[in-house]
Amino acid sequence: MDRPIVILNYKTYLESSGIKALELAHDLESAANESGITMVAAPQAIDIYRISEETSIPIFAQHIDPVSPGGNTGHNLIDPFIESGISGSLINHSENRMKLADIYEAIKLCKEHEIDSCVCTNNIATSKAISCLSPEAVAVEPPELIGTGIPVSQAQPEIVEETVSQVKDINRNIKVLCGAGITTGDDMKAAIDLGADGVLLASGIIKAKSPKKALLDLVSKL
Ligand SMILES: O=C(CO)COP(=O)(O)O
Repeated sequence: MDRPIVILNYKTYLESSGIKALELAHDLESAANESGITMVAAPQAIDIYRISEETSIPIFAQHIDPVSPGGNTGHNLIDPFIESGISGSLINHSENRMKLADIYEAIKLCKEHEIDSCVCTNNIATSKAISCLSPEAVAVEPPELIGTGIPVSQAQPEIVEETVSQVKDINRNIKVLCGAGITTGDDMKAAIDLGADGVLLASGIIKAKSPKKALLDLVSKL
């Protein structure tokens, strides 16, 4: 099996914005180097270019819009994101839900630009549905656990296990991540033991006193 993957969603916390976004990227880079685990940053759009200039970690956008160049005021066009250095994008995060047709278009744009698409889902049924669109990865995150510190992999293991099984039944090449409340090495180990390919997480690392220590703890039981 491939090595597990960690995606850190910066969201819009002040602790992960601006200059702190860059500091967090350096923490990800050194934790990745020390542990040998791939760690991806998903910062706000405005912070992508600087992180890409000053580190060598993989960077995902938090969201892209299914729009073509032209008149789309306020939208996230994929092309400048690519130019800024992303190698993938989250799509349909539960804090920024999209229509099914738009998810389809966003995945298609990622494929055309040869970057990874990681579509967030809220349960087993939507994970199955999204798998039919063949994204690179599905990340199942029960919304009620997001930001609570209650880890999905330990509190609702059946969601992770069943999502893995049903998504892989449809297309075994799709990576399955899980997220919501993931913080510690035990949380991540539980996710991997349930068959997940990795985790998508935010507050447990971003709000930690030492994000780098928290990242190393996260991958310490693998
Ligand atoms: O929404 C999430 C990651 O995309 C999960 O957030 P928390 O790790 O803060 O629960």
